[in-house]
This record gives sequence, structure tokens and C-alpha cells, in this order.
Amino acid sequence: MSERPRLTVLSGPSGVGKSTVVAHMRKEHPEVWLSVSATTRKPRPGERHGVHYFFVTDEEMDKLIANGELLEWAEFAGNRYGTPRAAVQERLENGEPVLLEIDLQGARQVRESLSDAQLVFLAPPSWEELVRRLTGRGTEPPEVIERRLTAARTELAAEPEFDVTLVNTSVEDVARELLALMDVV
Ligand SMILES: Nc1ncnc2c1ncn2[C@@H]1O[C@H](COP(=O)(O)OP(=O)(O)OP(=O)(O)O)[C@@H](O)[C@H]1O
Ligand SMILES: Nc1nc2c(ncn2[C@@H]2O[C@H](COP(=O)(O)O)[C@@H](O)[C@H]2O)c(=O)[nH]1
Repeated sequence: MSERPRLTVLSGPSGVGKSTVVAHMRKEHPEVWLSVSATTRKPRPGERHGVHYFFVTDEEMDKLIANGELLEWAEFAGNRYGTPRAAVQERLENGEPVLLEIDLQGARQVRESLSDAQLVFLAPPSWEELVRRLTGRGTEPPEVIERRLTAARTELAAEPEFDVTLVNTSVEDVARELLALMDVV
């Protein structure tokens, strides 16, 4: 057992700013390793296979799940997402810090399988600001935004399950706090 948590989960409602915070953090600290998830979602403009996600078909996702290749997986707002197990295991065996950016269902599964994982909840400054960010991103049609906001109510209610809550008012501040929690700085 290590003295500090070696795997950190960053979770929080869709649109709260998880990817923005992680991108900011990794710009300054590219050594922080972020797991690349598999998803059945279609790529957004600018998203690249193997960089932002491994974009897979439903059949490929079925196989990943059936073969036990995912550390955790979940269905979120009509698509499936999962964390490839082997790459995470390899980093943990090398003693490298690992970061997962995943939804609440995935965070719960990680807590079950890796009891020393550190679960961090990213919260919006307000509900109105969350809606503004998710809508303002302009990547989803209104019906998908509605599904994500429905999920967000459940996710916000689960905040007490997490070890730490960070409120995403300032990307710079949250990125610094997350680095400190991961013991990178
Ligand atoms: N602190 C902040 N202040 C203002 N806007 C922010 C802040 N953090 C992120 N945003 C904006 O909010 C929008 C959503 O951010 P982002 O895509 O990072 O969210 P996410 O939590 O990763 O969403 P998802 O779970 O859907 O992938 C983006 O347009 C981003 O620029
Ligand atoms: N349980 C998992 N959730 C994941 C994973 N990768 C991403 N996510 C979460 O899905 C939603 C939607 O993501 P988006 O890119 O379509 O906006 C968001 O909460 C992500 O954090 C994963 O491997 N497992």
C-alpha cells in the first residue's frame, strides 16, 4: 500500500469543466498521465482517436466489456464509456500517478475495486452556471443537454460520497488544487 493515493478520479456533472481543468493542468505538467477512455459516442469536431477517446463501435465496446478489458464502464446520456484496464495497471505498477476523468457510476466502481483511490468531485459555482457552461459549449443538441442535466441532478446529490470537493470558479485555482491533491507539486 502506498503512502499517498496513486489513482485519482475526477468526476462531476457534464459541463462543469473537468476537461478544461485537466487540459490546463497538463499544459503545465505534461507528466500527469490521464487515462484515455473508450466510448461509443461520436467524436466532436477536433477530437482525435487515441488522444481524447478511443472511439469504438457498439460491437467493439461489447467485446471490451465481455473480455474484462475495462476497469469500469458506464452508460451515460445514451453512450457507453469505459476505462481501459491494462494501461492504468501498468502505470500503477510503475508507481506513477494516474488520473481518471469519469462519471459518477464509474467513480463508484473504482471505489469498489481500488479502495485507496482518491475521489475528487468537481462542482459548479451554481446550477445556473452549469447550465450556461453546458449550453455555451455548443457541442450537444438541446435533447442531449436535457439528458445531461437530468444526470447532473443525480451527480450533484452524490457529492458527499467523494473524498474532496473542488468548486470550479477559477480553472487555474482548481488545476493547482488538483495537482496538490495528486502530490505532483
Ligand atoms: N472555471 C470556468 N469558468 C468559466 N467557464 C468554464 C470554466 N471551466 C470550464 N468552462 C467552460 O465550460 C464548458 C464545459 O467545460 P468542459 O467541456 O471542460 O466540461 P466537462 O466537465 O469536461 O464536460 P463533459 O463531462 O460533458 O465532458 C466549456 O465551454 C469550458 O470552456
Ligand atoms: N464511467 C466513465 N465515464 C466516463 C469515461 N470517460 C468519460 N466519462 C464521462 O462521461 C461523461 C460524458 O463525457 P463526454 O466526453 O461525452 O462529454 C463525462 O462525465 C465524462 O467524465 C469512462 O471511461 N468511464
